[in-house]
Amino acid sequence: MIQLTMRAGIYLAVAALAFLAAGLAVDFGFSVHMAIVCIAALIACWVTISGADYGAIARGILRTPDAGRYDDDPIRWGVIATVFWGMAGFLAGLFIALQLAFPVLNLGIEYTTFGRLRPLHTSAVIFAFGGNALIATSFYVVQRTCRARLAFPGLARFVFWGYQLFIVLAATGYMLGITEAREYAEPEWYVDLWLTIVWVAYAAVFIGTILKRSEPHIYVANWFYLSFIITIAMLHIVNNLAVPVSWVGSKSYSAFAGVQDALTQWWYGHNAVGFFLTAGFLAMMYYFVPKQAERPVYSYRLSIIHFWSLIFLYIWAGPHHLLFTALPDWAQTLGMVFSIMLWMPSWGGMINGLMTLNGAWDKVRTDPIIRMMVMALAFYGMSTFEGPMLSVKSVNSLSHYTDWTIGHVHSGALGWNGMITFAAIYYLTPRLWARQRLYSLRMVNWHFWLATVGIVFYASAMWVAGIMQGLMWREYGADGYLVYAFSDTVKAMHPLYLIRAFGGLLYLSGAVIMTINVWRTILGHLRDEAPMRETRPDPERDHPATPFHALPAE
Ligand code: HEM
Ligand code: HEM
Ligand SMILES: [Cu+2]
Repeated sequence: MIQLTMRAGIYLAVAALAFLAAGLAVDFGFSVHMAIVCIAALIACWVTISGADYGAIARGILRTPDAGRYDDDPIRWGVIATVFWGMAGFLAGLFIALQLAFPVLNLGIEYTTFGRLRPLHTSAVIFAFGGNALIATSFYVVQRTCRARLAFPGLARFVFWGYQLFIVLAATGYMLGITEAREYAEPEWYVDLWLTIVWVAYAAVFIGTILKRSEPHIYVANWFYLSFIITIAMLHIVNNLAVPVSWVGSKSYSAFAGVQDALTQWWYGHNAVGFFLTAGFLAMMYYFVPKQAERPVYSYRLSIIHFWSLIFLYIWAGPHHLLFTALPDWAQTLGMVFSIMLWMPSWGGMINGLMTLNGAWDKVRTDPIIRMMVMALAFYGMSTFEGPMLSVKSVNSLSHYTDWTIGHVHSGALGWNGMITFAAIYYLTPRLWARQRLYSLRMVNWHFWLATVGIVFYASAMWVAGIMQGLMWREYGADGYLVYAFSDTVKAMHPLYLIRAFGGLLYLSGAVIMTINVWRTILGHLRDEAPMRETRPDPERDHPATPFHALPAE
């Protein structure tokens, strides 16, 4: 009781402080943000003192069966949040893709310009969609592989809600024009501080669960999750070292300047790819692929070797984002060399995932979830081949600043991160809500094809656009002058931007189908559908009654 009163008191104090800060704010954006914080703290205070068991109410609404052996509530919320933010992020992606094709869609309002919506898209897909998927699956996997309930259950709930507050502050901030202008780390100093608190809590829950494990061995997926959590903490803190201009204003200045600042930013940016979009998602692969395929990991030894080589090499490759800049030449070459070496551990991971299907390859035909996993690994392999290639200086001199980079990003993001996440969501939903199976497997198959075809449109349009753009920029006439003006390249890319937007629309449609499927599964519905054709033995097809050679000749 005393503890509850204390907690409510802390929330109330935070609300009062935020209210005060909103009043004293030196800029409009900061006051909006403090109002949001104030409301969030008041809600938390109300939830604490009302005494109602909101967990039970949520379980009632979501028709969740009784609590099982593991603490799964934050994971269920995480699955729903992943689907929700995925939809928001893809929609934002489609919208900015259309803005590039039709600039009138900037709508003439500052809040909806491309410059503000672009970071909204990147943060929504990477941190909201990807981040919720990582947090939810890590809590699921660590409990199962350690055979222990989550350590610090209260803190786990704080991680979930605190992270959603971070997302809301980041997203609204971008639209209000609050930005540090550091790519993939745009939120300002106070939002960064908040994320640091949430992340430390996350590390405590995860590491605490590993410490209280009843299984002596620490499964390799947990190694990947742990490296993701620790490295992101380090990257986030260093990259965001800054001095606020005012304690009641949003603006701050970075602790770094000039080329040191650039290098810090891309040390962060590149390793956000390496540890957020790669190591964390490899952890998902190492748990869900063997589970879904019902096969052990192909090579446990390979998983250890590629883990250590991956984390050792990734951290040095950041300068490949700064080729042909003021960065010293030796540092650029270092980045290039480490990027090329990075190809090997990357493919080690891909091979380990794919070969896990040895002896179960027939499932690619019968199980659309396995199909998604295979496609995810194929795109992981493709983008980690393309990446080292783009790091070679001679290739980068053509590709840099062009849409080729955008194509590379999205074959990794849509193909690898998206597909493996969808597969994990399809694996988790029936299990977390104790349903017999997914609402519909055929809808998973539709999702698979819409997403795959969407990626193909997206990536191929960007390859063509990027190479064309690069070649047009460097085209000199006989007189020694550039042949094309920048606007010529913009005009030339219009049709390719339409194709990219169409690919995005297909990808989004697939996600809409997933949302319906997940929702109906949660409600406990089962779609009345014929089994996937391939799963039903077809005597006519598999063993024709009349062999072809016995058919009468024409
Ligand atoms: C419906 C699907 C999507 C569409 C239509 C889409 C569209 C776009 C567009 C138009 C841009 C700006 C490109 C430019 O400035 O020229 C962009 C940037 C970006 N998107 Fe997406 N996107 C989608 C999904 C995703 C997903 C799922 C992820 C990550 C998991 C992602 C990550 C990124 C990143 C990291 C950038 C910045 C790239 C850079 O600066 O090089 N996108 N996206
Ligand atoms: C061995 C692995 C990889 C290497 C060596 C690599 C290398 C590169 C290079 C050279 C660039 C272009 C830099 C420039 O010209 O501006 C780039 C951009 C990028 N890559 Fe990769 N890549 C790899 C894997 C991946 C994967 C798997 C993903 C996504 C899941 C990814 C996401 C990105 C993003 C988001 C950017 C754009 C950064 C920006 O300018 O905003 N990369 N990568
Ligand atoms: Cu990089």
